Order: sequence, then structure tokens, then C-alpha cells
Amino acid sequence: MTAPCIAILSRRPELYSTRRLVAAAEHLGTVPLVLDPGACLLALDSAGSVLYHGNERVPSCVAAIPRIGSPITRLGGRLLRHFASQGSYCLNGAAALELARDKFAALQALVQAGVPVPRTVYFSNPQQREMAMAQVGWPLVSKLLEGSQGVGVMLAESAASARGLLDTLLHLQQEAVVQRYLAGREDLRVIVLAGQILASMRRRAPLDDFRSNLHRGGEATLVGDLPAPWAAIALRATAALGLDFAGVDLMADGDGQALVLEVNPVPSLEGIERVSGVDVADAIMRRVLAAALRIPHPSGRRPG
Ligand SMILES: Nc1ncnc2c1ncn2[C@@H]1O[C@H](COP(=O)(O)OP(=O)(O)OP(=O)(O)O)[C@@H](O)[C@H]1O
Repeated sequence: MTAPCIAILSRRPELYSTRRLVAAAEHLGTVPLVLDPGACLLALDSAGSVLYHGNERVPSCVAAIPRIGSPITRLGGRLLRHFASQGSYCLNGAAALELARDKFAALQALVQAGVPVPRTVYFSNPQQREMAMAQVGWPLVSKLLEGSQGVGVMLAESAASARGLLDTLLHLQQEAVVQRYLAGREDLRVIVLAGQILASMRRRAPLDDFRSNLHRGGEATLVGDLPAPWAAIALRATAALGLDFAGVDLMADGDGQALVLEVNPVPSLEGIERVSGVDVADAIMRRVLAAALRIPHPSGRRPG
């Protein structure tokens, strides 16, 4: 019997998370195929679709794991739809990935599911700038809808700086949201896999920034005991977006209650594995294999 292939959609095989997933896949006796989405060609007709990577036809894969950045979310979605049409299990399907990547649409889905989030305002008309600012108060955080790793997340401490910031964004026709600022300078990143909490860490912003992302110099420490209400909210948020795997970012409001800032559909494995000691890559691969082998394949056979 040939070993099953697992597609890992990643632009950069040298990245920590990609390397760890490749090693975990090999360890479990599967064949990882790292596919650069930028080198993929999809051909379809009424009979179905075929995927090429460079000049090579991609063989059937039992599963696909997206490790794609925000700027290529749509491309990643097309690839995931191809894999799903082939009967492959996708760790986060196309629709869930696209929803999670649109920050405001994701907040709308969270609110719909009863998940607490900070007060957030979306607007596009410059004449509503003062109204938007008044809705969230001071200081305020402004976010680009499709930023990541803290890029595009800005703090305005006065009305004057908020006006300048928002006028610039609207002038550049960048979609943005403003959000109530949560004091505390630290958040929790909770990793959820298949409806369970796998690991969590506390991230503290450096002294010269309010953002706690590790890429912005945030410092990560182990969370001893994740409070039960925080864990429940992380699980509910992940389910609300239809994700199987996610990094949920939570911050406390003034009363210490958890609010969901964001649900990241492609969280980095690097900080969380180092801080928690949990082998996240191995857990992902085991989950992927278990789920993939349960999907009945259209031909009656597992692809191999
Ligand atoms: N409303 C807020 N109040 C206070 N700090 C905030 C707020 N929103 C975001 N931050 C800080 O900025 C960081 C980045 O914000 P956010 O997670 O929304 O952006 P991102 O660029 O999508 O990050 P990621 O790469 O984690 O997805 C947060 O981890 C948090 O430290």
C-alpha cells in the first residue's frame, strides 16, 4: 500500500511551522507535499479539476493543510475548494478561512453566535468619521480589515491623531474598523484543534508598543490554568467560524471578562510550541489523518 500524501499549502518551506508539519507528517509515515500556492495551476472542465504545481501534476492527497498568509487568502480558498472536490479533508475549509480573514465579517459571525467581542465600528464614508470615533471613545484602535501580525493595527490616543489616521485610511480607500481600546497590554492566544483546547500562552506587549504580537516584540509566557469561561469562549469562537484549527486571541475587558479580538485560521506554531512544550504539529497531523481516513472517497477507495 502506498503512503498517503498530505498537501501543505505554504509559500515558504523554510518557515518553522511548515518545517514542523513536514517532519510530523513524515514521522507518521505519510508523504508531505509542500505546494507553493503561487506555483499552482488549476485546470477544470465539466469532468472535474486537475492541479499542477510547476509542471508536475499533483497526485491525490488525503488531506490539505493551509499555511497561507492573508494576502493570498482567495488563492488559498480556490486551492482548498479543489482539494475538497477531490475528497481530501481540509484542515479549515475555504469558506471558514475566507470568513476568518475578513476581520469585520468574522466579528459579525461571532456576535451572531453570542461570542463577546470589543465594541467595533465599520464605516467607509468620511462624513461619518466623528460618529465612528464617538461610538468607541478614547483611546481607540484602528485596524485594517486584512492586516496580520499586528501590521495595520494602530492606536490613536487623542481625537486629533485619530482624525489624521482615519482620514489617511479613507483617502487611501483602505477599509478599516475602529475598536474600543482594551487596557492591560496583554492577551491570551489559545490554540484550538478539533473542538478542544490544545495549548495556550500569554503575550505581553513590549514597553514601547501596545501590540503583543510576537512579531512586534511581544513576550510569551505559559498560561498555568486557562480560566474555564475563557476556554469556553475560545471554543465557541472557533466553532462559530467553522474552523477546525485556530489561534483565538482574547483580551480582558474592564471587568476582567474575556473578549475575542480575533480568530486566526493559520496561527504560527513557533511561539506556542516553544512556550507550552506541546507538540502542536504532531497533534495536527494525527487529527488530519484521523479525519481524512473517515471521509468516504467518491470512487469508494481512499486516494493514494
Ligand atoms: N482593541 C484593542 N485594544 C488593545 N489592544 C489591542 C486591541 N486590538 C488589538 N490589540 C493589540 O494588537 C495586537 C494585534 O491585533 P490583532 O490581533 O487584531 O491584529 P493582527 O494583525 O490580525 O494580529 P495576528 O497576526 O495575531 O492575527 C493584539 O494582539 C493586541 O495586543
